[in-house]
Amino acid sequence: MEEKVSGGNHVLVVPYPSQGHINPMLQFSKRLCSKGLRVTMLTTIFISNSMHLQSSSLLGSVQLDFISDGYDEGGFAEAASIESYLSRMQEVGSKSLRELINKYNSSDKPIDCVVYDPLLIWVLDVAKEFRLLGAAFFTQMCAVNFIYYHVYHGLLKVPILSPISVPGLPLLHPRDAPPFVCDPAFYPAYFHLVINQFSNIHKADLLLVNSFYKLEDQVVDSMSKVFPVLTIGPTVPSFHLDKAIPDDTDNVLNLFELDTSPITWLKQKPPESVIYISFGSMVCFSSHQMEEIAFALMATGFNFLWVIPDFNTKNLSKEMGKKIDACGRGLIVNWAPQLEVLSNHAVGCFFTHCGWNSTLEALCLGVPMVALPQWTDQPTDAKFVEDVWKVGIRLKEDENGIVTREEIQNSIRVVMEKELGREMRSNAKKWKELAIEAVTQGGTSDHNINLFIKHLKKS
Ligand SMILES: O=c1ccn([C@@H]2O[C@H](COP(=O)(O)OP(=O)(O)O[C@H]3O[C@H](CO)[C@@H](O)[C@H](O)[C@H]3O)[C@@H](O)[C@H]2O)c(=O)[nH]1
Repeated sequence: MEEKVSGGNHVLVVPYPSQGHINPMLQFSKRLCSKGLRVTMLTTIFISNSMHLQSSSLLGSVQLDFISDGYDEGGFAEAASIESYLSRMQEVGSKSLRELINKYNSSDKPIDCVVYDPLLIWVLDVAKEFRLLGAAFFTQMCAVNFIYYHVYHGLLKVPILSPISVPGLPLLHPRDAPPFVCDPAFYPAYFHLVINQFSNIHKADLLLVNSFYKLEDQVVDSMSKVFPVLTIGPTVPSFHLDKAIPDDTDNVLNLFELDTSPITWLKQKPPESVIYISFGSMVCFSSHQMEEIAFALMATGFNFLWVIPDFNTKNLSKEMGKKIDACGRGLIVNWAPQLEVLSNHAVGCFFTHCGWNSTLEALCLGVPMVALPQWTDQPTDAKFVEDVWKVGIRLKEDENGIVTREEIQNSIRVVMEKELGREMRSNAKKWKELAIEAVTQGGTSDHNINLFIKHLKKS
């Protein structure tokens, strides 16, 4: 029997307000609730209004509450630049967070601990003003965090222009490293954001990472010597892993309007016959790249389900949309229930940007990948997908920076049809088993979540 904590400590969870950051912290929150903690997760007023959420809302057993980040009307789209977005969010967010903690502290549910996304370093500063326990929650893989750690401490010089060697990681060529450290001058605000995560980390009581030990054992072992982290992932809903959390089927927060028609569409397709294509909630491709992707998908002869969110539809020409319609094998939607799609037996391959959540979801659902990473952590995730976990192929750009239709088509064929693809699928299934083992009672991630709770009970 799972041992539950008594006494009901109250944990406040503060994610960075975007799709890829909110959900992993929501799934972690559900695990904490299942172990007897009270958890309130914060989102912004903009997100709550656009999703019609209420502060009395529960996602599973996780309570929601909201603060202003200074962009209540339009969110990130309202900001003039990423620099002004981040600085106003810090100014307004700190004030609103203080008010919210005061509200809970004068109720019968005072806050004991704040779990925060280290992209929001100011959250830890506020938590410490209240003398609360603070735990950083990294939403990207250990390897990427360790690269940023090295840069912050001057152990890696930027810009990274030649292969780098970081303890526990394979040799990384610049194309495998996060672009923020290869070209900081091109991404000044993002470079500052990811490196600065470490500026006050010494004040954090615990460091949690959305990964699991066996997935990154060598990195975790190397990191532990200088920067001890607790791997608590993968934060894929328990329904798809150990099934330990009751009523866990429908607790993903979608910041885009969900279209469930793909599930009916997939039902009519034979096993492993469909390519699923999604590049997450941020990546935008040029019209030229979209055209190469579209031609490649049609040329493979396979069925395909392609997620093109509103912000990228303008880059698929009307003419191309008609061609896809006419071929009769493609379905394009604005936003799909990705976990349900990946767990459908009809899906044979995931053509992905290798955002960390998508990568983990593919690993946890045993689906091999074709990777087209664009920025942030994605190139490093793709390096591990191809060379360390051997569950996919990373596409190569031509001399003009375009991934051609031939390159895409050939790689999809390898994954869908060839012996190498079968090996990747069977490797992916192995990682799925190890992911389940990690979160199941007594597994490494479960153990680390229990350590977090013990720490909380002691404080
Ligand atoms: O139609 C869709 C498409 C995506 N998703 C979900 O959206 C999330 C996407 O997350 P991720 O794959 O991590 O991509 P991004 O949204 O791009 O996430 C940002 O945040 C991540 C966590 O820090 C980083 O790893 C990424 O590189 C960064 O772009 C996943 O949970 C998907 O299941 C859906 O539910 N339906």
